[in-house]
Amino acid sequence: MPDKSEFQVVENQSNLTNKNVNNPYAGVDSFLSNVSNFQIIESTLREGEQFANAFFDTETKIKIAKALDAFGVDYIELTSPTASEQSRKDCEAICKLGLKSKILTHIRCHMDDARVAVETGVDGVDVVIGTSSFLREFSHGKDMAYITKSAIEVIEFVKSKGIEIRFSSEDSFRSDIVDLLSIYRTVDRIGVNRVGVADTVGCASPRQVYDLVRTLRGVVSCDIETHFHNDTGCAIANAYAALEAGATHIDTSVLGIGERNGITPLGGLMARMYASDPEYVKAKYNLPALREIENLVAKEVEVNIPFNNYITGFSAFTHKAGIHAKAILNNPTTYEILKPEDFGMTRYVSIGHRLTGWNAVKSRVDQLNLPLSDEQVKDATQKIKQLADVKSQMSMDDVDNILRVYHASIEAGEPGQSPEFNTLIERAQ
Ligand SMILES: CC(=O)SCCNC(=O)CCNC(=O)[C@H](O)C(C)(C)COP(=O)(O)OP(=O)(O)OC[C@H]1O[C@@H](n2cnc3c(N)ncnc32)[C@H](O)[C@@H]1OP(=O)(O)O
Ligand SMILES: O=C(O)CCC(=O)C(=O)O
Ligand SMILES: [Zn+2]
Repeated sequence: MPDKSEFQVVENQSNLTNKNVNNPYAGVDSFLSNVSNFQIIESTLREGEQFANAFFDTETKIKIAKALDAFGVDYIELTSPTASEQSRKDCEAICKLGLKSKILTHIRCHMDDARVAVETGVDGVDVVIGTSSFLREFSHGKDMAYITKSAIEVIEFVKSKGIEIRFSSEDSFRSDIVDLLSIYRTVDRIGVNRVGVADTVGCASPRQVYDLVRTLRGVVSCDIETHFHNDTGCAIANAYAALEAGATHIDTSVLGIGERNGITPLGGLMARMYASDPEYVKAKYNLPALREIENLVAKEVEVNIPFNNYITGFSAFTHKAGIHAKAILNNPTTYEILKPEDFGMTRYVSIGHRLTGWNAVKSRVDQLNLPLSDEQVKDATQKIKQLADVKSQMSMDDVDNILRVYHASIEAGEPGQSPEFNTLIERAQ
């Protein structure tokens, strides 16, 4: 049996970019990083179909596949054609669409599945088998010698058909590291296109991900795909750590749908990667299309888009507190790392509430073309706060109404003294 010391870590210098060279904080690890050079394996039509509420008929699968293709994902992964007769037909139908994204299907590490998969017209086959003691004992019951033998057989068969092949270990983070590295090295040597690391149960932390992928990067020369479940909320951070450690491909699904509470969401990954390298992400993916894809999938699986969803949640670009509003109105970068316009979204500065400030109110006064001095705007702001203290939901109309009444009180020579203020407050109480 090999031990860990056999797997010497070899530095991969191929990602040496000007960015790294010019970055005084870039260490050796920065040269491994693929945060500005990664591919997405979009699995809404495989992992996503494993979401509790998912039932995709053929027409819906085609709609989703076309939308993902138009968004620019590199790969679309489909449910195993052995799952059912209709799954096989749907896989064939999607392969015939002629999309730019490569089409993959996902199968068990078994020749029966592989024979069916290669006949569907897919560009690649993703093979998986559990390597943790839990899955070896309670799922398929096979030992590492058997797993290795069947992996070699399936990989060589798929390769012989001229189709891309990936080998993945399910439950990688609860597997023995020596078992893992041994099998990855074996499949790399026989020419697998990618190896996959999967946090099937969502137990991994970003540091564990970094360590495993970094070690693996020194052991195999093929691409490294990673798959993260979100049981403990680490799915996006883990994907990022994997790329920093030299992974090349990330699995996603729209809104993160999948088994249990799902995997790395496409939108959340886009937000994270945009924050690191906006130009790369904007050039590669059609970001304004994200909202429509999410709406499509949300409707099909009958869920609402969460209020705090990355990028498209209803409050994602809303600024409220007076201190924030002032700075945002001066320069949006003060409190925004993502530019809403790059995602086809709009910024909203909320004014009608008790946390407002005179700078935010002044911006509305200017829009309404009301000739008020700064002192008068400050006074009008106090009226807004007075009303907000008794009225929990103030609309922009309410704000405008106060500003107009205030302006009229100035014209009448009694700034802020109009009886109409009392009426507004009484009505709200
Ligand atoms: C972590 C993941 O998400 S992996 C992907 C999960 N995807 C799916 O399960 C796709 C949908 N699944 C299905 O339609 C069915 O489970 C099928 C068609 C794959 C298999 O159905 P069945 O033959 O009825 O078997 P069942 O689902 O009860 O059990 C799984 C079988 O596969 C075996 N198995 C499980 N994982 C693997 C694997 N990775 N490689 C090879 N064999 C495996 C099990 O030992 C079991 O075999 P058995 O029939 O000898 O007991
Ligand atoms: O094939 C893979 O890499 C991942 C399979 C899967 O969905 C998982 O392990 O959670
Ligand atoms: Zn999964």
